[in-house]
Amino acid sequence: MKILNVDQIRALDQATIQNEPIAPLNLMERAALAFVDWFVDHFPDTTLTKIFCGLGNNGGDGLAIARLLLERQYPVEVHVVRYAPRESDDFMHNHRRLKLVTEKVNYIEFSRDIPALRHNEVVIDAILGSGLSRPTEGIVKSTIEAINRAPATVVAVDIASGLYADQPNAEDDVIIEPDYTITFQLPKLAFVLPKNGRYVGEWHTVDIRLHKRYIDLAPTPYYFTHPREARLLLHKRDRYSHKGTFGHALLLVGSYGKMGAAVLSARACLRSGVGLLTVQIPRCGYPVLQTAVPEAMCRPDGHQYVLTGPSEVEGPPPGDYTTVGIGPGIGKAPETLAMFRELLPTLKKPIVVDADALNLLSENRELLEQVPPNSILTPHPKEFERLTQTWKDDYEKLGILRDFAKTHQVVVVLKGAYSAVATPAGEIHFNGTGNPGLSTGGTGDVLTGVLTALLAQGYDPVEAAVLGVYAHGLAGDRVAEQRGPIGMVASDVVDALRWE
Ligand SMILES: NC(=O)C1=CN([C@@H]2O[C@H](COP(=O)(O)OP(=O)(O)OC[C@H]3O[C@@H](n4cnc5c(N)ncnc54)[C@H](OP(=O)(O)O)[C@@H]3O)[C@@H](O)[C@H]2O)[C@@H](O)CC1
Ligand SMILES: Nc1ncnc2c1ncn2[C@@H]1O[C@H](COP(=O)(O)OP(=O)(O)O)[C@@H](O)[C@H]1O
Ligand SMILES: [K+]
Repeated sequence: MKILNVDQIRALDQATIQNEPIAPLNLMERAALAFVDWFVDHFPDTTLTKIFCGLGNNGGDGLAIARLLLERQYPVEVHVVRYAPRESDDFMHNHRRLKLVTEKVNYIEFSRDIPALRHNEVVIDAILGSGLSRPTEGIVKSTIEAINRAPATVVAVDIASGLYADQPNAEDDVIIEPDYTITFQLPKLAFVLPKNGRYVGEWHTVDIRLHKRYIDLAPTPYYFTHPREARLLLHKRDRYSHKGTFGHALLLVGSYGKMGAAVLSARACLRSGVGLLTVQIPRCGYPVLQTAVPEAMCRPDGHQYVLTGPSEVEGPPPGDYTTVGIGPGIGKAPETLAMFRELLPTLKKPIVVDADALNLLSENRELLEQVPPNSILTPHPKEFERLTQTWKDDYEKLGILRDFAKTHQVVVVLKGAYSAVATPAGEIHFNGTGNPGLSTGGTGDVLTGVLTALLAQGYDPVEAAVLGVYAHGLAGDRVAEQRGPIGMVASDVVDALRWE
């Protein structure tokens, strides 16, 4: 699903009005209805609902929502924040319509006009929407501060008032901190950026049937992976397939004290459908691997504690495997660096590079040129910063991410909440699965195994990354549902992987 910028959203609005055709007021009604459908599913009709409206179209939505909720017998109070002399046309139309249903509209001009808010009430924030053009101030700011101080549940219409949809806010901007954001049609870029977590809450899109052709044609580098889109990426298995059909992967993982990383990535790789798996680990890990992961073949390294390359058992060179995954638990020993240096030029097909292999790249930048094109790199933000540079805000980080993927012709999975998959073409696909339960050691090693398995099965690297990150997060969501997020461990995530 695409993420569009504010100018595109405005143009999409116009395209819908002209091409459907539909009157602007009716489009607003449709938006309000879509919001109300969500609202009545989540809050009973006994909920005291206080709707705060601005004077633009977001406020117009708020007035229409108020009327629709009153028709559904909700106890509703309407508070209009009167910060400017002029209202939008559709605000005025809806103001007139609302007045036919209720006489009780409160106008907030001074702080003393702001109503008290209690914990069992719901606030609907329709003060400012995507038309935000400057920081909030005056009575708008005071009202937002009062709402944020209150214990009430807050639901933002389209976007929290004061939050820019596609550009950074200043540190001291005053912005609504909602529990939920119900947004129209498509998510906004602001929703998937770490700095904005408290200004978004749980967000949902509601379909208001905006012009599909405009959306299809609109150019954007930003996408959000819809579950339906992720499922479409999954390859079906042929009735006459055999283990050779699904590739033979080589994982170069583990070191003394970090053999768990090897076990986790190997188990995840097997649970993600690889045909055959060979794991090269330092010699000390041999009994561990053979016992913990009997399905994998083992290549004990010549070195007791770290990976150095030559193996004690016969086997093809790494370049002969369908793909290679390298990094989890390998450390940064000079012998391991030497191995990495020798290995890279021998690899021609895309590989997966994670953890200490990424740190070796950061410390030996010349090696970046040797990484096979279309390989998948999976840094967390700290590793990405080491690979590139620091950033002043999340938007600058996205620019650095796109440039890096384009310049080096690699796929980069920047991990964390809403992991971002950057492609060699300069697009970014944000992922919505996963939860804070995944913030525990080893879950990244699991992802390496997942992605290695998908490459081995012949997935296109971008599709492998988008699908793998989605499935990994979904596995985490299944675990969180069953046992709660706090006690989750990485092995649980492996066991919860499902491919269907
Ligand atoms: N997308 C869609 O398809 C659909 C969108 N819909 C709805 O429309 C909403 C967008 O509406 P909108 O453009 O009228 O913007 P909105 O934010 O309500 O107000 C802008 C006004 O506020 C002013 N203003 C700006 N910043 C300010 C500040 N800090 N403090 C005070 N004032 C400030 C600004 O002033 P100006 O910049 O012109 O000087 C202007 O006058 C969108 O979020 C959604 O809810 C649906 O109804 C239908 C389908
Ligand atoms: N709050 C979160 N929401 C969603 N996913 C998360 C969150 N925190 C961590 N993750 C995921 O968990 C994994 C952690 O990887 P990483 O930091 O490399 O851990 P490790 O090195 O311990 O294996 C990544 O896939 C990341 O996207
Ligand atoms: K709003």
